[in-house]
Formats: sequence, structure tokens, C-alpha cells
Amino acid sequence: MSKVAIVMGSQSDWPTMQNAALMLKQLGVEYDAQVVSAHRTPELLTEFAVTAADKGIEVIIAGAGGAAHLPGMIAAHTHLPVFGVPVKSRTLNGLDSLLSIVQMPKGVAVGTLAIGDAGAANAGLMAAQIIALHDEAVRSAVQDFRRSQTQKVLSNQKLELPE
Ligand SMILES: Nc1c(C(=O)O)ncn1[C@@H]1O[C@H](COP(=O)(O)O)[C@@H](O)[C@H]1O
Repeated sequence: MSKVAIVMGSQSDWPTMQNAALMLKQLGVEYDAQVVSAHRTPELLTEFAVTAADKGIEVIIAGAGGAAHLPGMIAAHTHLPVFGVPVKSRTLNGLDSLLSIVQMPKGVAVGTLAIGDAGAANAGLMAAQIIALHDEAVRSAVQDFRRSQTQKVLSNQKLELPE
């Protein structure tokens, strides 16, 4: 059963949001992904957010660009932790997405990640770290991932000047 839900405002967000899915897959966490838009499919948003906990979802990752109200509106409907990923927009490079996700009013929380691919990957990592609190297999996968990342950095010490 999926413990993490990944939602995004448009299919055009998938090249960014697939980085969250790839991270979860790498760490052995089952996820569902779907397009849900606060503005274009408001009834679907409410239905998704209100029923997510009863379906066994433990963490929600929501990505959107521009007037990115999706993560905040989902958080308004559920007690589950919600991570917001600002998708890079064509006109303002994602600054609009970032500001509209990060500036939540006190009392309704969204954990906001960095703009774009790295933010989406880290949202997947955060979700896995939450699942790892009670799932030993995911905990070892997260620890292995971190150890191998450290090894890669330490073994890549080539700092030569170009000819
Ligand atoms: N910000 C939102 C919401 C929302 O917040 O509900 N729904 C779609 N969008 C965003 O509009 C951008 C352009 O979407 P299209 O490419 O479909 O025109 C996407 O980045 C999407 O997340």
C-alpha cells in the first residue's frame, strides 16, 4: 500500500516531480502520483486531501508552478505532513511558485523545498525519512544512500586546472 502521495498541478510538472518519485523508488517507498489542481480541479483536490489519511497515506508531496496554491490548500484539508515543491515557471523562474508556497499563514504548515528538480528529490528524501521512523527497511535504505553519497564526494577529489 502506498504511504506517500505525489500530486502536481499539471502534467507539465512531471519532469520536475518525477525526481521525488525516483528518490522514493530508490529508497524502496511505495508512492502514488497524480495530477490534482487547486484551481482547475477544486473538487478533486478536496476529495483527495480529505480521504488521503484514511487510504493509508502518511506523507503528501505537492508540486506546482506559478500561483502555486496546491500544497497550501491540501494542507488546509488534512493533518498529514505536506511538502511543497516550487516548480520552475516559464516567466518568473519559479520565484512566484516559491513565494506562493512558502508564505503560509501561521497554523497551517507546508514544508517548502527548493525550486525545481533538487527540491523535488529532497521532498522524496524527506518523505522517506519520515517513513523511516517506523520502517526499518526504509531506514537502512536512507542510511545506505547517505553513506554512498558521502563516499562519492570523498573519492572525487580531482581538482586540476584545464590545460
Ligand atoms: N499552480 C497550479 C495549480 C494549483 O495551484 O492548483 N494548478 C496548476 N498550476 C500550475 O500551472 C502551471 C502551468 O500549467 P500548464 O502547463 O498545464 O499550463 C504548472 O506548473 C501547474 O503546476
